[in-house]
Parts: sequence; structure tokens; C-alpha cells
Amino acid sequence: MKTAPKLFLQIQQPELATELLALPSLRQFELTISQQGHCWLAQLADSQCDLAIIEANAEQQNQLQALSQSSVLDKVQCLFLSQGEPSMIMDHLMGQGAGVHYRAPFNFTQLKANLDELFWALDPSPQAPSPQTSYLDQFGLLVGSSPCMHQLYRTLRKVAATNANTFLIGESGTGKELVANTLHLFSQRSDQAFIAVNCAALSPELIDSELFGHVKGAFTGAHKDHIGVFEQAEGGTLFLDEVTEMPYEHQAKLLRVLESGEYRPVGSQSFKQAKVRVVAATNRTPKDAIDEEKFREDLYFRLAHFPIQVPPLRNRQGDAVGLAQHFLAYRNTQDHSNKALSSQAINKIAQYQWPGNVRELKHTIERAFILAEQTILPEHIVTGGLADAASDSQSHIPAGMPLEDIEKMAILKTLADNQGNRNNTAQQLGISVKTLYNKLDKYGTDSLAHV
Ligand SMILES: Nc1ncnc2c1ncn2[C@@H]1O[C@H](COP(=O)(O)OP(=O)(O)OP(=O)(O)O)[C@@H](O)[C@H]1O
Repeated sequence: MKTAPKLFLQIQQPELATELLALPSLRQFELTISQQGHCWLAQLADSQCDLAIIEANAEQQNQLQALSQSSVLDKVQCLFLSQGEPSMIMDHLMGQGAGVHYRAPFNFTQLKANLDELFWALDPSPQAPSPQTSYLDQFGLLVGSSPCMHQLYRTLRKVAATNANTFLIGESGTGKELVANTLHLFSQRSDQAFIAVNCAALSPELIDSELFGHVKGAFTGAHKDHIGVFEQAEGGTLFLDEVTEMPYEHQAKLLRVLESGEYRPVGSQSFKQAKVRVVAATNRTPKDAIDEEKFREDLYFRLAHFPIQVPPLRNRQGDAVGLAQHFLAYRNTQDHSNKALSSQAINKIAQYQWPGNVRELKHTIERAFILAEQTILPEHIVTGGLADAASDSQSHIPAGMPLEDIEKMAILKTLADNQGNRNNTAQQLGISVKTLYNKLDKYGTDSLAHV
């Protein structure tokens, strides 16, 4: 019979032991609880445990010293909990790569994430979670249990409590819009509007009108008043995605609004107050965009009261498989189906580097869901370039597949190959950026994770 990975627990303080034993993440392991206050190393060596949680205090110096010279370290990963007093032996153990040293006050969220990740890594044949459920932690609209996502959640909680403009920096498809939306949800503005604008998709002729609105008759074709996004987001949050792609001269206008807190709709004589929190984002390195004179440095400093890095999927240990299960669970629920990932497909997902980040992963699961009958096999997990896509589609498109599904596959594949860059995708597909956005809206592909 399959058994769970084994965990050895050596904690002397009863309150700490009780707190740890209350964690479901700890109880999923098969536990060996050591009662041997001062000679636990022999017990650990005999226990055949994969992981150990050890309270490292001054009384344990001898045992820790012995541990550092023992072959137990080759087989067991250790999590040490200490009160934080400087300790040569702990420094030595860390230098040997013995594991992680947590200092009081202990961050149980971080510990829990680490235990979950180790559980999945140690379990030789993880029991596939139900294809109808998702097991990752969630914060606002963001899903992920890895330590760097928990770090992001902590930052967002703090920043959300302020009114500061925030600048999100992260590769395409890492979830910057979801981060912005989550920031809004956790802020005091959550009962007001969240308005997202993609600055790269705004046509230079209409950009002022889109941002600040216009009055009837302001220009040919202005048949009625138009409310700009600053006014639509009044009291709430305005998300300016791909802000580094805004034409340079319009960046100066945006800067003026941020500085003065006022703007004037096109053709209007009167000013309006900009009572919004601006969250901007880019998938470039801001410094590069500034050096290339694509992005104004003064605007960067105005926007970046709080710069926040959104980590790429490759740094979110353990999250790729969890997110795949998450997207599949939602798709199954939506379609009243029960498609499941085979263990080989799970391995393929875990090993792939996901250059297009969460978006690429999500679209890959979308495609796999369409292609698979019941069990998602590695060949349904289509990654790779356009050439592969062409041959893949030829071999996989079943006769009678609705044209809409084929179009959707072509769009998702091209988006993934372009790492989420909508301009390049639209160009390759031979459609306008606006048409691409309309199609994405229609298919609900970008709103799936918001469910
Ligand atoms: N942590 C996450 N949990 C769930 N879904 C996510 C997560 N991160 C991203 N997604 C999904 O991945 C897709 C891309 O996310 P999003 O559009 O927010 O990325 P982005 O960084 O703003 O991309 P771009 O730079 O192209 O504008 C969306 O469908 C989103 O729902």
C-alpha cells in the first residue's frame, strides 16, 4: 500500500509542538514524534524519515554538532526552528545545505507552503487530486502556494492599505492584471470601480479621449460626450497595463495629471479632479525602456511609489502543476466534465520551463482539454513553436471539430508562442489588436481565472 512521506518531529516546547501539530500541512505526513529530548539523532537515523523538523536551542548543541557530521543529512531534509540566538553550529549546518532555518517569531504560512511543496516533491507517486478540485492557496484572485507567491501576498496586503501609486514589473503572462485587481479588492476602494486599460492597444489619435474623455463635437465623429477611463475609475483603481508602450508625448500628459490631480476632457473648458489610484504595469525592464527613450523617467518615478516584482512561473516552485490542476478543475466544472491529467502529463507540465508563464500554461491546459477525450496525455500538452503547432494541429484536430474551437486554438497557440504579446499575435494572425481583444473576450479565455 502506498504510504505518505515520513516526517520526524523533535520539538521540546509543548506550545510550539501543539501549534505545529495543528497544521494540516504537517499532518499529511506519516509522523514520528520524538520524545528523546537529548539523544534524538539515533532515533532520527533509525526512523527512515524523509524530512525532520527540529527545534534548535542551546541544549541541542551536541546533537546538532553530531548531526552535522552524520550521514543522516544525505537522506533527510531538515527544517530547524530556533529563537534566533547566533549559533556557530546552525551557521555550519546551513553552510552544508542541511535545510531551512526558521527564526522566531515563526511564519507559519511560509512553513506551511514549504511543507506542502516538500510533500509533493517527496511523494514518489502523488495521488492525483480530483480533477474537479484545486489545491493551491489563493489570495484575492491569485492562486499559488510557492514561497515567492506568499511573499507577494504579504507585500500586496501592505501596499493595498495605502493610496500609493504602484508599478508592477513582470514578464508577460505572469498575472500582473490579476495582481492589480487583487490590490484593488484588498484596498478601501474595493466598492468602487476597477478599470483596466491596455496602453499598447490605444490608437494614438484616440488616446486622449480614451484617458480623459471628450465632449460632444470636440472632433469629427464625436457625436456625444464620452467618459474617459480616469472618470470611469473615479474613487477606485485605474490599471494602466503596458504603460511603457504609451506614445512618448502622451506620457507627458499622463504625468501632468498625476502631478496636478486634474485633467480636461478633449474639447471641454473645465477641469475634472482625478481621484483614482493608478496601478501601472510593464513586462519590460523599466530601466531599459528609459534608456531606450521609450519611457519617461519622471513618469516612472511618479508611478513607482511602490514597485512590485511579479515572479515568473519558473520561480514558483511546485505551482505549475497546481495551477494546471486549478485551470482544469474550473474547465471541468464549466463543462460538467471529469477530464483528468495522466501522471506522465503531470511530469511534462512539471518539467517544462513555461516561457510564456501562467498564460501559456493556462492556454496549454485549454488546448489539452479540447484535444483529450477523457485522460489528458503528454501528447495533448502542446508546447513548442509554430512549426510544431501546425503539425500538431494537423494530427490532432478531430474531424467535425467546431470552427470556433479551431480558431480559438490558433489564437491561444499564437499568443503562447508570442509570450502573450498581443501586438505580435494580432500581426501574425492577420487581424487587428482590437479584433484579437474582442475574440479573447468572446472566448472568455482571460476571464477564466477570475471565476
Ligand atoms: N496566480 C495566478 N492564478 C490564476 N491565474 C493566473 C495567475 N496568474 C496569471 N493567471 C492567468 O494567466 C493569464 C495572464 O494573466 P494576466 O493577463 O494578469 O498577465 P499579465 O502579466 O498582465 O500579462 P501581460 O503582460 O501580457 O499584460 C490570465 O488568464 C490570468 O487569469
